[in-house]
Amino acid sequence: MPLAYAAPHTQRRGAVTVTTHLDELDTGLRALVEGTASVTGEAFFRSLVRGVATALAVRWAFVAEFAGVRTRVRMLANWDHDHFAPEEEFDLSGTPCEAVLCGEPRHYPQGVAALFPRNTDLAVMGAESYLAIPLRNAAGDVLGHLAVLDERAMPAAPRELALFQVFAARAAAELERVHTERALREREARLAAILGSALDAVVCIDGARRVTFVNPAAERVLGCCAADVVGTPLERFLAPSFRALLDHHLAAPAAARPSLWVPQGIEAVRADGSAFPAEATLSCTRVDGCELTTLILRDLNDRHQAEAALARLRQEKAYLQAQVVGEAHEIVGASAAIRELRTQLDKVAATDATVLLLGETGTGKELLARYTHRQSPRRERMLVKMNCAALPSELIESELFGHEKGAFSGAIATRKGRFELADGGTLFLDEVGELSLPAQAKLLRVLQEREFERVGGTRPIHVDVRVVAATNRDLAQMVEQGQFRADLYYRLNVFPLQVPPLRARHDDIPALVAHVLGGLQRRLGKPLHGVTARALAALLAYPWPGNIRELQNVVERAAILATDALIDEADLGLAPVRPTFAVPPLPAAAPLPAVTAGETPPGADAASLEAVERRHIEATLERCGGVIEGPKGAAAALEMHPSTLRSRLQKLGIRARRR
Ligand SMILES: Nc1ncnc2c1ncn2[C@@H]1O[C@H](COP(=O)(O)OP(=O)(O)OP(=O)(O)O)[C@@H](O)[C@H]1O
Repeated sequence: MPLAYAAPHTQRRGAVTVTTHLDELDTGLRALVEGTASVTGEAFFRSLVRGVATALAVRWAFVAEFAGVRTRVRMLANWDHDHFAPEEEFDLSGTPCEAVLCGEPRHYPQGVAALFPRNTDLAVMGAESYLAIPLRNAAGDVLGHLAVLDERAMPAAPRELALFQVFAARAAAELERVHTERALREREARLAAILGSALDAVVCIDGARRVTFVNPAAERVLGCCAADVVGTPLERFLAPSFRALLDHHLAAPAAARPSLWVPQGIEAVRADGSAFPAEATLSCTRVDGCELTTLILRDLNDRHQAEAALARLRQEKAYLQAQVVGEAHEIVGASAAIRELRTQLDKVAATDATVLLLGETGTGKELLARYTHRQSPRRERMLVKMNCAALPSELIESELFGHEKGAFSGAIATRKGRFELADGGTLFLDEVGELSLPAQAKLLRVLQEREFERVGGTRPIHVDVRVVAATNRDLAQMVEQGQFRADLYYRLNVFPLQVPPLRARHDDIPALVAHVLGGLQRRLGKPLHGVTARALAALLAYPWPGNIRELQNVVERAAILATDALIDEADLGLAPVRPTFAVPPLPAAAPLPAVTAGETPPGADAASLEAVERRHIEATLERCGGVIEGPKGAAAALEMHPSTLRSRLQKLGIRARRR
């Protein structure tokens, strides 16, 4: 519908002169200017709707903007006859406003309620006519609309329409201003939130190097309060190195000044006069012809401390993880050798004495070291492990004692060594026989004096550490050959314990197999009920070396291959061997006794195992001429401690007779 509109009162009055129309137009414009000249925002829109309703002599007038979505609007001001009505939000669908918000002016001189029956409010209000214009910004986008309605017809009249368009133009300009102001406020709020939460110090200065802004991080880093420094010269916060950099940077013409990042080499000064190493970023911009320089500062001390803390936490995490993994294992076995070891460890664990675990590789030395720690009063603190064989000799010192920053190339931060980490706890020195002679000298000093210095450091550090050491080397022999310091050997050899190899603890094989199967069942997610008696006999007959890992590997391989939940001899894939000792005959009739995963083997097997052990010991004694101790004695042949062998002999009722 074209926009041509005549105010109803001119119709009602009948003959109206051109002069009257112009007067009315003038009066309307004057009302518009007077009502809106000095106000903005809400007050402006209120004045405008009242003015437009009065000028056009209509009952209702409102101005509205989109309410978030383009299918709904919210009123900014709403005039009804002689008062301001509540500003409402409404959906556009089915209303005469829908087309207006799509950018098309609309004029319905009469019957508007009938034209838009879905918009029931029109009928309720008794609205007869409608006129509205979209409000656009400078770019032409529709922001909202200005609408007037009346209970009477609203015929077309060019002058009133012109007046209405003037009102609409003013409304559009104000709406655009409100939108711009709102967007600016949002941007400022976002920027303030970013600057407020930034961890880096942000300082802005003007062309005269006066501070114009500091964020909360800058207040913290520089130790000052924004209210005290804004408007003051930046100079007090600059050390000479920083001042020289800034002078050089600002000397270039603003347009030719690139952003500058200075990662190190300069110092800034706090409000209390103390200096700190800083990382800085400088950038320049022009706002309204004024030069503005932004400095972003970071206290490098903070970063170094954070890096050191992170490195320490990583180290501790690695140790704790190792400790947790270790704690999941228990000492399995009830052989005399294991029982004896446990008794001795229980006794020594309560003290701070250094324990030296001697035994072949894979015999359980680490397991026993962890057991000692767990049984000791130090159990709440860390057990720190150090494998002396796994590190090149030049790194061992720094691993044991830590290093100061810059002690050697690559030492970018100060780092605690294992002695410091184990303070109050236990240090497990695995493969201690592999330590270099210089490292042995250092270790000796710590054990003697309980203090050391970090590599590159001069400050003595005192620690309270209990040492458990382990080795598969013959330390006494190494001392004789000059490969191991005698004084260190005596320091470590306070409570030596010989860990027997698997071949000397055949009784433990069924329990170890059951234990390994229990773990595999969980790990492989496969039912593993145990091994058949035939498989057990094969495992017992096999000439195991000392290493328990080999037994674990055989059982794991069999568990993977087994098609049944009960592992049979064939699954083990053990090469047939001539037993080194007699295997008792198994009962011929089924069912065969089996070892059950995770359980102690049944008593029937235990009886036959005892027979196996008796025969084995008797045969060894026979071979050694009844001698128990000494290099040619049965204890050495069985790789048992003589006292362990004696207690076995007693238990089994064997009498050793010397020939
Ligand atoms: N009595 C035991 N009960 C249960 N598991 C055992 C026992 N003895 C040894 N093991 C297991 O055997 C494996 C080897 O043990 P451990 O690592 O403690 O031996 P080690 O003597 O320290 O070896 P290395 O000399 O190579 O460091 C581990 O998986 C450990 O859990």
